[in-house]
Amino acid sequence: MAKVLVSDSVDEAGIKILSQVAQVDIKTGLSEDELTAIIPEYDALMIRSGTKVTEKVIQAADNLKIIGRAGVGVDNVHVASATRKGIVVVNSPEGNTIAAAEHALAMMLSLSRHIPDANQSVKGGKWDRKSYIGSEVYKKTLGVVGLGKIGSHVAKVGKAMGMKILAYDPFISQERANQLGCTLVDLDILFSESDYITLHIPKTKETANLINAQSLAKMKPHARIINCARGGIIDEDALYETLKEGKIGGAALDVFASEPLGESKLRELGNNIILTPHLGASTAEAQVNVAIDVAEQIRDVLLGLPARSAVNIPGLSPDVMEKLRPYMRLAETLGNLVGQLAGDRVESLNVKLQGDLADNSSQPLVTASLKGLLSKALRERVNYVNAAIEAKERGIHLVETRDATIKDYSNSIYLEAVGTKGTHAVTGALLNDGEIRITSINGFPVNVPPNAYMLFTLHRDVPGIIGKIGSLLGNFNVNIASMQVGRKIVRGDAVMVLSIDDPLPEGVLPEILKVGGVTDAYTVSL
Ligand SMILES: NC(=O)C1=CN([C@@H]2O[C@H](COP(=O)(O)OP(=O)(O)OC[C@H]3O[C@@H](n4cnc5c(N)ncnc54)[C@H](O)[C@@H]3O)[C@@H](O)[C@H]2O)C=CC1
Ligand SMILES: O=C(O)CCC(=O)C(=O)O
Repeated sequence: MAKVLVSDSVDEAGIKILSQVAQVDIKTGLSEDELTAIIPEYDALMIRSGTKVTEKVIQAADNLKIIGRAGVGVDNVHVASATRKGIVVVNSPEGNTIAAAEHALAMMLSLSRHIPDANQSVKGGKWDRKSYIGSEVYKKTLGVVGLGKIGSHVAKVGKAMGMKILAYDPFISQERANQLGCTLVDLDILFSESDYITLHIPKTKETANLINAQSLAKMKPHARIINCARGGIIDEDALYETLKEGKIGGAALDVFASEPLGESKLRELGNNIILTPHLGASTAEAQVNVAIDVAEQIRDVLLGLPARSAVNIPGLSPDVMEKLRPYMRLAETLGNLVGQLAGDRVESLNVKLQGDLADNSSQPLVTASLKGLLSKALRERVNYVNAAIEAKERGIHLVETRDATIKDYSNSIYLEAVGTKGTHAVTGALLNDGEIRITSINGFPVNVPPNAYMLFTLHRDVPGIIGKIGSLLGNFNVNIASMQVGRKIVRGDAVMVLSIDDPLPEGVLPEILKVGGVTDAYTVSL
């Protein structure tokens, strides 16, 4: 039975799903060394933001197939190492959207009405109404940085509260911004014209320290900034100085450059800052959503099914997956075949998707072709997650072409590879019953199913040659299961494809090459 490690606290609803297919161990609060020591036992790991899945942990994770992040941000997972090791990383892109958006809105209203301080004051025995005069958000300007799932919800609610919404997101269309009633502006305008600024972007190289001394200096003296996205997007030292000097109105932070927040000058500030301990996703509803979402994906991957929200392989809708599944086998088989024909050090692979396969949803077939091509060298180390990266690292130049016109078969895949044995090309298609057919070899038409052991010869189509090869194989006790010749013109160049029952014994190939008229011969195992 598969084993799943749950190393952060996740909702019971997720544990129930995992328990249907695996032994589930819950071990929270592990150090990096403790996690590294036990991870080789596990097939899957489920985490929230607490566990840091470092390169060291992934190096040791020899049986791990999937890491499930019950939440959005995967910045606590070394995704590049996971990809290289062929481990799928999944998240729950929508399960906590509303929770995080509502937390940002709660922060905005808390800042505008001094709720945390007023609460503390009353609990401290006071009845001070003068110190807590607030300001309304109605008719104020809200600047939303990042108009994705969370930013869009914040914008919609802000709009409903009568706010003017400015937004900055270079990857969002004007049409989407119009739908949400937002005005797309550049960052400088957003900084200088907003009364409230709320961040809803991932932390990337581009967004690290986006809010720094220079950007803070552009803000209105009463501007309030909210970060419920990721620590490190705001330069905390610059924010501290700006707030201490009263240059902006306030800040509310749920996330920090280093978590848990340790010694920090931010804690010393007064009522112009609100700090929460990364609570954006902490609602009962969001925790059930993300736990179910991720547990279902872990279950599916352990059962050999695709994950719907993988961050390191393209996610596919069930419909598309249903259509592609048989063709994935075809692409992989052809990749394996052309790789063996082309020999070692393959330097290029041309993948041509034909007929209905020519649309963009067929992209996974390119990955499957690469997986097949590399499978001889890498065996089980190559999978759909790391095939592209492994190919790139080997310097294999990948060319993808698409041709929607229907050839002999309604949907077919053509692969051409160049390696130490020259340029070779194969085409394949599926029969109505889903059986794979190799339909051409180096441009010669054939119609053969793939077989565990195969022999291919390139030869001149002259009388007697087939008999000679047949007798030679007989002399070496090789049993032929099927044989077919493909040729373009009578007595011209031809290809012979033989399916044989056992691997070709050592020494047979050189003998075949000695037969008059044979120009090349290859043995392949699929
Ligand atoms: N505090 C918490 O507990 C939670 C925090 N989050 C964080 O909130 C953030 C947003 O999450 P979602 O809205 O679900 O993500 P999303 O992917 O739907 O939206 C992110 C948006 O940021 C935009 N973006 C990317 N780079 C940008 C840049 N350089 N400048 C401006 N815009 C840029 C993207 O185009 C996208 O529209 C993430 O960092 C996520 O990790 C999410 C859930 C809970
Ligand atoms: O798991 C959590 O509580 C944090 C959620 C979060 O930050 C995210 O989903 O990106």
